[in-house]
Amino acid sequence: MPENHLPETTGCPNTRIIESGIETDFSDKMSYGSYLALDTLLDAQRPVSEHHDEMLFIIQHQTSELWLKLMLHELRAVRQQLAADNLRAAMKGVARIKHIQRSLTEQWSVLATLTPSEYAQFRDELGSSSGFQSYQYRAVEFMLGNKNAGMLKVFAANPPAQAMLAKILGQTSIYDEFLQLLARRGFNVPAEVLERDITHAHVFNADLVQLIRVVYERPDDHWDLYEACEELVDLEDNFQLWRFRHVRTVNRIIGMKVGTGGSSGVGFLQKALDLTFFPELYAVRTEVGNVAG
Ligand code: HEM
Ligand SMILES: N[C@@H](CC(=O)c1ccccc1NC=O)C(=O)O
Repeated sequence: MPENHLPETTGCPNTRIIESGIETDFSDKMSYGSYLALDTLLDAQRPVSEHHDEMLFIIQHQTSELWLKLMLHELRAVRQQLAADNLRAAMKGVARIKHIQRSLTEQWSVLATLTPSEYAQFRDELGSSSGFQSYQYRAVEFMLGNKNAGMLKVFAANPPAQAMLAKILGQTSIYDEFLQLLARRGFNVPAEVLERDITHAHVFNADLVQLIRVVYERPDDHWDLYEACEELVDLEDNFQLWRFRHVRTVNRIIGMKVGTGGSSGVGFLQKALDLTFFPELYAVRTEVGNVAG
C-alpha cells in the first residue's frame, strides 16, 4: 500500500479510530442529548412493579404515543392542505402517515412476546388505567371522522387533554375536507353532507356513493381524485389492521378477562372493527363495473 494511503493513526485491532475532528466538548454547544431532550425522555420510564417485563409494556406504549403525536401533526397538515385545494401536498402527507401506521402495527409483534404469565405479574398494579384513556388515539379517530362526544368525559381529570379533544371535535375531519374539495371541483355533494353537524361521526350517504362512482368509472378524467380516494382507503385499512393486531394481542395475553378500563375486553375491542371512517369509499367498490342505474 502506498504510504499516503496508510491510516492517519494506527489503532487497536477491530477498533475504529475516532477522527481528530470529531466534536467532544459540548459544554457550550448543542449536543444530540440536549437537542432531543433525552434526559427527560429517558427519565419517563417509571415501572410501578419490580417485574422485568413491565419495561417492555411501558416502552411499547410510549413509542406508540410518540408515533401518534407525529400522526396528529401530519393529519393537521393534511387537513389544511385539503382545505387549500393542495391535493398533491395533502397526499404527500398521507403517504407519510401510512408509513407511521405500518410502524405502529408492526410494533405489536414486540408486545406479543409478553406471555399471560408475565403480564399477570404486574397487571394488578395498573389499576383502572387503560389505553382507552389515550387522548392522542382518540384525537386521531376524531381527525379521521369517527367523532364521539361521549369520549370527552373520560378526560375530565386532564383539562388540557379534554380541551384538545373538544377542539378537534368541533373541527372538520379529513373526510369532511375531502368532500368539501369534491364539491369545489364541481361534484354535486349533497347539502346534508356539506352542512352536517361535524361534532358527530360521518354517516353513510348513498348519493355520495353514486358521485364517487363517477371518479372510479372514469379514473383518467379524475386522476388526482381517484388516487386520493385510494390513499384514504389505505389509511382506513391500515387503521383497521392496527385495531385487529390490538385485539389479537389482547386475546393472547388476557384471553376473555374484563379490561382494566372497565369494558368487557376483547368483545368491546372487536366492536371497533365495525366502525368505518370513509364508508362510501368502500361501498363504491360494489358499484364499479355494474350497469348504472
Ligand atoms: C398487554 C397489552 C394490552 C392489553 C391486555 C390491552 C387491553 C385493552 C383492553 C381490554 C381495552 C378495552 C378497554 C378496557 O376495558 O381496558 C383496551 C383499549 C385500548 N388499548 Fe389496549 N391493551 C394492550 C396494549 C395496548 C397498547 C400497546 C396500546 C398502544 C397505545 C393500546 C391502546 C389501546 C387503545 C387506544 C384502546 C382504546 C380502543 C378503543 O376504544 O377501541 N393498548 N386495551
Ligand atoms: N386494558 C389493559 C391494560 C392495558 O393494556 C393498559 C394499562 C395501562 C396503560 C395502557 C394500557 N394499554 C392498553 O389498553 C388490561 O385490561 O389489561
